[in-house]
Amino acid sequence: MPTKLDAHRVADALSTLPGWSGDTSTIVRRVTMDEETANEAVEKISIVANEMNHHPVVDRAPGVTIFTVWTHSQGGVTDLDIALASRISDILRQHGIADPSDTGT
Ligand SMILES: C[C@H](O)[C@H](O)[C@H]1CNC2=NC(N)=NC(=O)C2=N1
Repeated sequence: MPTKLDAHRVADALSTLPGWSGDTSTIVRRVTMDEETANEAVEKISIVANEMNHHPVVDRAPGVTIFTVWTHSQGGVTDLDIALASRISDILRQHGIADPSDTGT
């Protein structure tokens, strides 16, 4: 059973996850991408989430996709969420969505 991370641990983890923000309740990444890219990335993310039995909440509007992650059973952020966020960022990178800190040079 995963345990909730305290504020210090969440902040530490977020420092290793460019583009993610949040607190002990939820962590969130907002991504600007076109609909086709979003369809492909969200499909791949849902496969990984099913494998992990751990799922992001995905909110979509035209041109914008928002991933919100927390452990529902624990009512907050756990190691599992950090692992899922990292996998989401990997998949986004595979679909051409760079980490926000990347300058592209
Ligand atoms: C029954 C099943 O294991 C649970 O509902 C899983 C599924 N996916 C989940 N996803 C997330 N993000 N948090 C959970 O607590 C969770 N629980």
